Amino acid sequence: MIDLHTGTPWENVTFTAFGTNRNIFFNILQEARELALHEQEGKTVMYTAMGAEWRQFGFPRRRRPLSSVVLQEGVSEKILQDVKGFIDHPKWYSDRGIPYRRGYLLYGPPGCGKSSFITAIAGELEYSICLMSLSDNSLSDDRLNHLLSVAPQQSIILLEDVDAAFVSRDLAKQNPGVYQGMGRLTFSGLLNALDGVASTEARIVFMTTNHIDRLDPALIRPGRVDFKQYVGHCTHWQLTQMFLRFYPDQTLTTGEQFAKAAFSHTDKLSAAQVQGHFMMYKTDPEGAIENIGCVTV
Ligand SMILES: Nc1ncnc2c1ncn2[C@@H]1O[C@H](COP(=O)(O)OP(=O)(O)OP(=O)(O)O)[C@@H](O)[C@H]1O
Repeated sequence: MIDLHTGTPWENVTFTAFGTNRNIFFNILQEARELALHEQEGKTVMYTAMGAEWRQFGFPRRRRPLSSVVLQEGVSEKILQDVKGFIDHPKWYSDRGIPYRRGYLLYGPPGCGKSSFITAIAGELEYSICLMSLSDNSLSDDRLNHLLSVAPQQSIILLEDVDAAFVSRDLAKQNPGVYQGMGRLTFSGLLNALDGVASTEARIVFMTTNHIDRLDPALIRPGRVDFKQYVGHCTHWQLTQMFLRFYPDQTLTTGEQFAKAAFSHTDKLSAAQVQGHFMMYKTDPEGAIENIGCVTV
């Protein structure tokens, strides 16, 4: 059978037993629940919006260790500490009548680790991720509002590339025929939905963008975005750490030598580029140092 509302397949299972011991059923259900939870142990569950609800997207992924995402020195710890401080103090918010939610914005050039860091922090907190694209044409104000209010417990809401949403919406104005009948998310609808995101549970919203300058100040004002962090090109420290993570047998001096060689070439390397470069010299750290100049920026 299919749930006509959401398109999700579902079925009813009826238990019948001769006898009076109802506990048999409770035990079966408990065992099934434990088995299902066991499958997600040590993994990060991703959800995407489907109709009016969140649906699991793909298989749960193995948690990404926070240490595998090398941000600028101290940044990772700073964000983690802030999120934990938020989760651990619900009373502080209720005592002051402040909605129990916190918004984070990671901004900066592509491939520097914004999405990877959010996945890793979700793993660290044992949270799932509800991934939502604001440029989805079927998204309307009501639907967004509803989805944000029914997001699974212990999840991070991730709005990626928030700058793209309203740029692409201009297309609707230019070509109304194509977009006729589609749900329409308005900018004020987004602001209202973000303001309405409040529950007794900690509600964490992460947004990412490559272009903070294109964002309306109303979207990133405190209360909607409480913590902004630039995630930029690799620093000397990051390059050294990435080298040592990739080639654990190498010394700190060699790592620094790599960073120096990279910097003599350019100061605009993204971590994704560095990772791609290392992949070409999997077992050859010297080669990685000598040829860092070949990375095209
Ligand atoms: N700081 C980092 N430390 C380790 N790996 C990184 C880092 N940044 C990026 N990577 C690697 O580069 C790839 C792309 O990174 P990611 O998608 O997180 O970048 P992004 O900043 O979110 O990019 P975009 O703005 O294009 O979405 C991933 O495979 C990731 O493992």
